[in-house]
Amino acid sequence: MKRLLEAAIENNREWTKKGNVATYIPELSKANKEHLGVAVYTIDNEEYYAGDCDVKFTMQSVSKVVALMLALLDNGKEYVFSKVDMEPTADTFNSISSLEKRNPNKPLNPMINSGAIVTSSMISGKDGSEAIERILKFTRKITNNPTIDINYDVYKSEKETGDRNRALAYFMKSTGIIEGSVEDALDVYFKQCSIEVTCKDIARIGAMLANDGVMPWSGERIIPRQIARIVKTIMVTCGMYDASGEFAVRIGIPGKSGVGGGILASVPGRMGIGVYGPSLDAKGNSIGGLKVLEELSRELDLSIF
Ligand SMILES: NC(=O)CC[C@H](N)C(=O)O
Repeated sequence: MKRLLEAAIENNREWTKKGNVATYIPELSKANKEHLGVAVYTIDNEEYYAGDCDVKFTMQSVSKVVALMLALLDNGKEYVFSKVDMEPTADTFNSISSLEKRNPNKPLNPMINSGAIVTSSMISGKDGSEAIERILKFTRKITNNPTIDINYDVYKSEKETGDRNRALAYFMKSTGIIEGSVEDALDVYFKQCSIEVTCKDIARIGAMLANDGVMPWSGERIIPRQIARIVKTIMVTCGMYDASGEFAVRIGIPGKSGVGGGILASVPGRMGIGVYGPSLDAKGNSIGGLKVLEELSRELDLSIF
């Protein structure tokens, strides 16, 4: 396995030259475009890694998986899906248009920005800071890494430039989809996106999901099997935004990308995979990361279909 991962990095590092790091959140533009790393964590507690697997990056949209799990734990699926749908999208991850066109005005799914701001707004806590503390605590637990924290430079950078997300959130407040404070919801969202991880950390989240909600390293159940199932299904249909269909055909496993360059993948009953490569394709997915996953899927016969 170790050799397979090393080969996947070596064979695909070239691809990183063909994409670009995200610049619309200025702090993200400081990433090294050629970085590429991968980690695998099996449900039998074996860990393998290769390449730039210790480089820290911010979760960005990978955090939408974490927020969805907590929102489901806190509120139950009926309430969550009364506010956000579970349908894939052919629009970009920060699209505004479908919010107004659809009736009722629910965001399409919890993996795009509008839907994720809603799930963040549902996380229990007396205010935004209590909600983000709960997200951090939960993230530390499901990564088995107590040192995980927020990168405040990225947070500030996103907060300063996050007008598009502000527009989505205020629109959703006007339609009653967001019930509480919009600014609190946005602050939770910006902070959760700025949680810093390595691909080893996200591989462990993937392993917990692959193991139906039980953390393989401790045997402790952290989420009910049904929540693990819902989250993995939404990752398959919506996790790569408007590239989810192609990802399902080429790779065929639940996955969630972020513009920080991470992709969290989960192979049911087998393993979690974390990849990192900040050079992105036109749809905002890690260009080298996708190629690494494609090679692993082929070599290890990972597709669930
Ligand atoms: N696709 C992403 O990773 C988007 C997350 C980013 N923080 C944003 O809201 O724009």
